[in-house]
Amino acid sequence: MTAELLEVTDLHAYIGSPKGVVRAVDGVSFDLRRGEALGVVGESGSGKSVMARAIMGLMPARSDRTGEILFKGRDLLGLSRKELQEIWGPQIAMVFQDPGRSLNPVVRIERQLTEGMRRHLGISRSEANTRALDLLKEVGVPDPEQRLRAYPHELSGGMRQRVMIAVALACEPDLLIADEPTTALDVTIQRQVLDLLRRVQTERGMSLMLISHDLHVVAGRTDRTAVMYAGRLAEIGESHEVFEDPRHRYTSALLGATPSIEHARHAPLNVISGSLPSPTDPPPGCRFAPRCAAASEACDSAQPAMLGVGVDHAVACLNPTNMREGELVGR
Ligand SMILES: Nc1ncnc2c1ncn2[C@@H]1O[C@H](COP(=O)(O)OP(=O)(O)OP(=O)(O)O)[C@@H](O)[C@H]1O
Repeated sequence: MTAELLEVTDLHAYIGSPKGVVRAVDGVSFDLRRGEALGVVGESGSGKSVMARAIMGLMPARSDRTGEILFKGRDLLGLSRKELQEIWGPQIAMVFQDPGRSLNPVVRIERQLTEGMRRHLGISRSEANTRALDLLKEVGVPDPEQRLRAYPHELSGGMRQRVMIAVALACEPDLLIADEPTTALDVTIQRQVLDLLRRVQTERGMSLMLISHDLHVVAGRTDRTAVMYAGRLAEIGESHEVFEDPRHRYTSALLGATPSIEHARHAPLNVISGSLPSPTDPPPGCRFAPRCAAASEACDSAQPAMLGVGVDHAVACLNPTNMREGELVGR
């Protein structure tokens, strides 16, 4: 068994739109190890959600994916919808931003929790009901017996999001993808739900991909962090390193710019000047160059390859910050 659960290589995910082809994900490579939490951060429009959906196989109409998405050594890009349906739930599950859209409003919580278990795990109704109760306890839903009989609208937003996480965990996935799972919640509840995700991830030894625009949120709750900019990876490394020693100027800018739920009283901070390049017509060189104070002519002509800086830390920049002696080797 390899350490990698998911190996994404040169992933492109393009979407047709009236304005042209949106290059939402444009050549992204990374891996996600078994039992590891990987954060994916970047400002709105950087391609985080499309990347998650491309991995799941949930792309919109008029879209195209190329590259390789190896999950346990099997390329997800080659699978039919029927084959994917066997993977969704027991292998890969996803928690979306808005539980209002993911939970069925006219079905009681109990059935939403047990349906997948009965289908994928082949267990009896009474066993599934017992497990449903345990799951609600695991995700911290009070009065779980009562909540099982409730409809989604009878729960608060935070409780609905906990139920969504319980539904995602029901079939014991190896990988949970959580896409901005707390955006609609108030700040205290957001922190609780994010802490819950990290707790169940470590307790279950599951892999987690936690997507957020908030680098502060992700860095404290994941092992590694990938920073996306305009459809490409800008930086990836151990979370504490990316957070404490960012080597891409976009990562530093993001750290300074994001009003974080971790210190909401100090927000807003600096704003990154400029805006994302056009996703239908990105610049030929480094996509961050038009907003980068250190950009040179070379940055405008060539897309920078990933350069290893330190252990398990890489940056897509011709001129990373804080370069140390020896890091120039291999350039
Ligand atoms: N269905 C779609 N049709 C056309 N373009 C789309 C579609 N979905 C996403 N895009 C475009 O793809 C690019 C990446 O979007 P994506 O939603 O992945 O960004 P994101 O980083 O997840 O941002 P956010 O945090 O706002 O969700 C954007 O330019 C977006 O407008």
